[in-house]
Amino acid sequence: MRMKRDAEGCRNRSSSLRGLIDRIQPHRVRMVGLAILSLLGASGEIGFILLVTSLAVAFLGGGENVSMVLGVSLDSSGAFALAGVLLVVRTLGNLGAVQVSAGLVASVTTYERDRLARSYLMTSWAVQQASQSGRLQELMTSFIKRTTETVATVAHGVTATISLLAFVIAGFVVDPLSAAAVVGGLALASLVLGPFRRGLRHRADRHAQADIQFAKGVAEVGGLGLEMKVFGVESAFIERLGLLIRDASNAQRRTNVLVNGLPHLYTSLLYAFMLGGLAIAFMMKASNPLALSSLVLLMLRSMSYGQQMMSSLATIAGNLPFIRSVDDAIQQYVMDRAPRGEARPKSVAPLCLNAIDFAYPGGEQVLSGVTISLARGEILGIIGPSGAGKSTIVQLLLGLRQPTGGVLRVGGVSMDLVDRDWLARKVAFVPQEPRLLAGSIGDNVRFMREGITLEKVAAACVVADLMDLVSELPDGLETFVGEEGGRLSGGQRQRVAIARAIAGDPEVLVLDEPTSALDPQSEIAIRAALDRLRGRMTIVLIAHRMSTVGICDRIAVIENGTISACERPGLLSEASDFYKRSLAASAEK
Ligand SMILES: Nc1ncnc2c1ncn2[C@@H]1O[C@H](COP(=O)(O)OP(=O)(O)OP(=O)(O)O)[C@@H](O)[C@H]1O
Repeated sequence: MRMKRDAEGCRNRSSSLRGLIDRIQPHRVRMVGLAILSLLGASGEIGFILLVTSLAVAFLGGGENVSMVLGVSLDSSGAFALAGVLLVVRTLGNLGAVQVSAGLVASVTTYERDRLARSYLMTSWAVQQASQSGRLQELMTSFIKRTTETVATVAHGVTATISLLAFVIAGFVVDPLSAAAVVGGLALASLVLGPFRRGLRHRADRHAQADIQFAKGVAEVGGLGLEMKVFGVESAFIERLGLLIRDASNAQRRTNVLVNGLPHLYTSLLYAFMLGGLAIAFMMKASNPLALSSLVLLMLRSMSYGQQMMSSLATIAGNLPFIRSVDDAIQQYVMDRAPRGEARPKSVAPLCLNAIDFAYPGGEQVLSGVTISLARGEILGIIGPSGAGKSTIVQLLLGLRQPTGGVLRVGGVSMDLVDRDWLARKVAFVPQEPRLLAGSIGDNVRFMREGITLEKVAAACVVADLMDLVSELPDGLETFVGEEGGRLSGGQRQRVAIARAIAGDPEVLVLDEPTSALDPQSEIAIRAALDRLRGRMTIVLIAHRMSTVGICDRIAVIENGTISACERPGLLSEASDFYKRSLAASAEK
């Protein structure tokens, strides 16, 4: 079991590392620039430290000339001038590196967000619907922030490593033996801390999972605000969310202890090694004070770069699981792309479902052998008990899901070959619970589509019986109607959704229970609106209310996933018990 978990961990780690490398590769030039600037900054700093140490030793000895390592000597004013120049080189090198690293982070953030948004929007409806709410937001915000933070950390790590190397090389030049001892110490310290780094990776995995669970919990609370209040269960939700909050915070604390603690442990170990090295130098009675003091300063500084390097490694290890989650999500979205097709039939009609079977992934068969055909301009009603499969048929008609058996033909062409952009212009939809943009009625009727002119918006509003409302609004069509149309009533939102559907002048209009949540007056208004469209569009109307389907040319009854009857309204009572019972029930109301 443990071996299996380790093997899994190894695979995950290598895939997240691959993900990190893939993100850095396009920025190779920037990385090289960063390395050069870091080297410049480190060289300036090394020269400065050596010069200042030599100046101090020269002053203590009362000499005019400043002798440096490798037998180079300068007069004191030359040494001061050179120290000033080296300081400027160090500052410019380091500031340049900061500039490059900031540019790198900004372009990685833009690219990552773009990639995730694009892959999510292009994935199939089945994947979008199945993805838990809150996950996309969490991936887009905090997970991508961590991804770019990791790339930035790699950039800092590069700076620290190059600087460390430069300092170690300078140490070798000053005193090879002592420098070798310090390098050995660096390697040993890193070895000793190996198990802590592995522990960190496990904790980071747990942290990423806890964050996703927390985001899902938050999304649930956000969506159930009204129900929570009405049922008075806020405390239960507070408790449930509290558990997720504490779980995420604990996972964060455990990860942070190691991310922030490892560099300190590393530095303390190095100090201990250095102390040992000094003790050895004492015992061996080292006699060159300039070399010894230069070396101590160089090594102290290289330790601070070593600590930065270790800190970068810890942050990278802590963030790799977040990168893997982003990559897993993108892979899932890309693997299940919405089908595109290229065929553009002459028209959508005839729209034929031929022996259609359908089962949701991992579920039982929902539709069996559904055969039905729609002629141009026809109004077809679909009725049936709850759970019979009506909305599933709608999703198939809109090309959002693919049948598991049979063929759905659009204008004689199989749906999987049809160009979806063409289909989206030809087939419009009014959902059961329409969602609106934060904008005006005009914005919602246009719905980001090109070619929907003001005249088309106004004409659609007339058909959808919205003009009375629009005339009362202070800015007419351009009045802001709140987040998700929150300033409109349910019936008004429904009519905006109808206007949105017909503004593009589609050939087919599909409505999924557009009147189920409306009062009788609004229902009459919507029925009248649909009647006005008779002959102009082919309409598929799913309804629970028998009065709504009264305008249909034919009504199909679906029961247990099969069509049990399909007739003109006047003849349907003979053919369908369900219809007869439903008519009787609506007459009693
Ligand atoms: N996303 C899904 N994943 C799995 N099963 C689903 C999914 N959506 C619907 N189902 C199942 O498919 C069956 C048909 O559902 P569908 O929504 O098509 O029924 P419906 O006739 O529109 O019902 P209603 O009138 O209550 O809206 C139901 O048994 C339902 O549980």
